[in-house]
Amino acid sequence: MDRTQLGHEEVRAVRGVRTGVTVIVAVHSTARGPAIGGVRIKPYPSWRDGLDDVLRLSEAMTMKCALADLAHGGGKTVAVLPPDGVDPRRRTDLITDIAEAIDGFDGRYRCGPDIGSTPDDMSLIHRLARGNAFCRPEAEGGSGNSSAATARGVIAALRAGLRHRHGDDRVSGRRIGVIGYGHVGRLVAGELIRSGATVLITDVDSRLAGQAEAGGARWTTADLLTEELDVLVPAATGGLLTDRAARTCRAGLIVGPANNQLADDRAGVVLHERGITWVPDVLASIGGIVHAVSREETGLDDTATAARVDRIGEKTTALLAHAAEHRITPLAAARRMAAA
Ligand SMILES: NC(=O)c1ccc[n+]([C@@H]2O[C@H](COP(=O)([O-])OP(=O)(O)OC[C@H]3O[C@@H](n4cnc5c(N)ncnc54)[C@H](O)[C@@H]3O)[C@@H](O)[C@H]2O)c1
Repeated sequence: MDRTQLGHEEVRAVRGVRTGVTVIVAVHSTARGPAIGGVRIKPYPSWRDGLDDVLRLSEAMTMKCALADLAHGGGKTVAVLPPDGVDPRRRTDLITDIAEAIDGFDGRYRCGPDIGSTPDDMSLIHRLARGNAFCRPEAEGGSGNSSAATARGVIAALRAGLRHRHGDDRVSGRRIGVIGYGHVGRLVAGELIRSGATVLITDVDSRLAGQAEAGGARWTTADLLTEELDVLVPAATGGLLTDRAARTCRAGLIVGPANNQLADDRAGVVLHERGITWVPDVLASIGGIVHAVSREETGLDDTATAARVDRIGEKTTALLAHAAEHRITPLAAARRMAAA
């Protein structure tokens, strides 16, 4: 790629008139249809870090939409909070600043929730940005929180990954580590425990230990990246799989919802060379967007939507088979499938 050219169609950074918070909206592509992607609201060391994040995440959304067969491209919003955040009493002002930035795209970008934003925030943005927000609360006609669908998609991808490695998708008796006991991680862990797996959980928030153990998991402060596991589920933040982590990781299969898991492409090569199966996050994490678009745009009911989410399993099988056949990494296979 010509490194002097921006790979994105359009990127706008504005200072919110009410809060002074820098809001960056990146539209990576509208080639397949309007860009979609979540609103991430969190502190960053500087607005440049927020810019890096929004560029990476919106590009990944283009791949996600292509792999999900959606008539959409990738976009993303990042609100760059100061280290101590924004006074919760100013929440409406903050969301209004964000909504104005989104409205400026005249429908070429539609948002949804992400880290730091909720279905209630989408409700306000929907009102202020002419309907360009997914996942409002169900009581208002939206598809609500997408975490359950994301978790369902992760389970479908995880079972496909097990079939690829072992010839069957048996979860019972397997040792599985989950990094991040948040909205998605806890649902994935719960399903795995119900299916008979031994589930180890770690989270930077140690207050969650009691809940995790009450749910049947084993809480640990050990580094799950070096623990002997059948499956590792990254369900926290991105960039976890550095070159070093890829060299020391002792899981057979890595599959989870966290976005941008690989710190760089090289880490994916190292995992591949070491015989560790990594399911690209651009495929494993798409259950939520498939759910939102299927319910709100396509008008599918719950059953048809769930079936569409479950197809992530077949796509994972096809992707891993393609990578094995052509002796390429799963990331390279994902890029080929998204471009096809
Ligand atoms: N919620 C969705 O529908 C959805 C959809 C697609 C992708 N994702 C991605 O999946 C991941 C999890 O999403 P979520 O909605 O559950 O987020 P969340 O914020 O509810 O949970 C994340 C959890 O990870 C923990 N955590 C943060 N850094 C950690 C670290 N270094 N080590 C261990 N734990 C850490 C947090 O304390 C929190 O409990 C995120 O990367 C998100 O972008 C979520």
